[in-house]
Amino acid sequence: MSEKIVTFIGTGSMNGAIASGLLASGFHAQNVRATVHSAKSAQELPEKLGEEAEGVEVFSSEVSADANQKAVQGAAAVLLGVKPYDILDVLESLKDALDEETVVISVAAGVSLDSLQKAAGKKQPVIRCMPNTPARVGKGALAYSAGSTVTAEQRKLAEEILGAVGMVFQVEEEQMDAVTALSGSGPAYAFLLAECMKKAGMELGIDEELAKNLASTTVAGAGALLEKDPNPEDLRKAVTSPGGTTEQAIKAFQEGGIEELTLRAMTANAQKSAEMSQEYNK
Ligand SMILES: NC(=O)C1=CN([C@@H]2O[C@H](COP(=O)(O)OP(=O)(O)OC[C@H]3O[C@@H](n4cnc5c(N)ncnc54)[C@H](OP(=O)(O)O)[C@@H]3O)[C@@H](O)[C@H]2O)C=CC1
Ligand SMILES: O=C(O)[C@@H]1CCC=N1
Repeated sequence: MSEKIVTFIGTGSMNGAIASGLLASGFHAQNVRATVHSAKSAQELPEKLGEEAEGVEVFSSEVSADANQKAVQGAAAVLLGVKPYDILDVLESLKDALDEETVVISVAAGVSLDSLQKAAGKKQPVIRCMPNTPARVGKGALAYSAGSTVTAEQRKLAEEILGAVGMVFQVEEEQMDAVTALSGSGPAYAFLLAECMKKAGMELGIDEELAKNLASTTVAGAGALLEKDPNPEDLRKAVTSPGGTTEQAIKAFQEGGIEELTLRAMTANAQKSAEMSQEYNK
């Protein structure tokens, strides 16, 4: 895998996180190409990708109209990370530049395999993936569905690339809206909880810097425990002493409707993903 070329088309928050994670896992920078739109983003990208990025070839579609086409030439895999409303046009524009065997991996929310396949051409191997930004530190959750033309070898390559930045799960495409609501957007929910804990800590009299550090370290530490033992209920119970302090907070969360609220939030997310599928698919 390390000798193969991997190209990132649209290297912002998400594709940038995957590229950084891939480079940090030991993938050679000389085999990575990355495109962005603006000249400014192109200039800033190497620093954003981290210290292992030296040698990554960066292209800007603002500077050069055929930047994306050049960047995919000879690539074994191309990860498409532009916005959902742009992805089909960008993919169509790459059609003639892609090798027949190049595996195209879309990370866009709400864009179906069917639409991707039509934009890429019916024989092109195409994968729809829903990653998340912890990929940047090798701790992503990445779910994917493969199109019908993807061979076992191509799936293995895709799993190697995605597996370098986190845990990979193959899912039915019908599950993608729900997966987007759970793991795709999920890091934002954990960050929101950390934000709320910080603010509440300040209300309780802790100064801002300390509240920020305690909230962030606590959520990160809880994540590290979950990584060792993926049973949130057990871990919660281990903190909650009968008749103690945590019990009062958990009761307040539950009486406030945290379960229903979470379901409502994730349902709204999945519905938006389904609506995008109607809006952007061709
Ligand atoms: N953010 C997340 O947590 C997740 C995002 N996704 C999906 O990832 C995709 C990207 O989202 P996100 O990373 O947040 O968005 P960003 O805006 O951070 O990144 C988009 C990138 O695409 C570049 N770009 C735009 N047009 C072109 C073009 N024509 N050619 C080359 N590059 C181009 C932008 O360059 P420039 O900076 O110059 O504008 C930017 O680097 C979306 O489809 C989203 O659904 C999926 C899972 C999680
Ligand atoms: O908010 C979004 O639309 C993207 C998809 C999942 C996470 N971020």
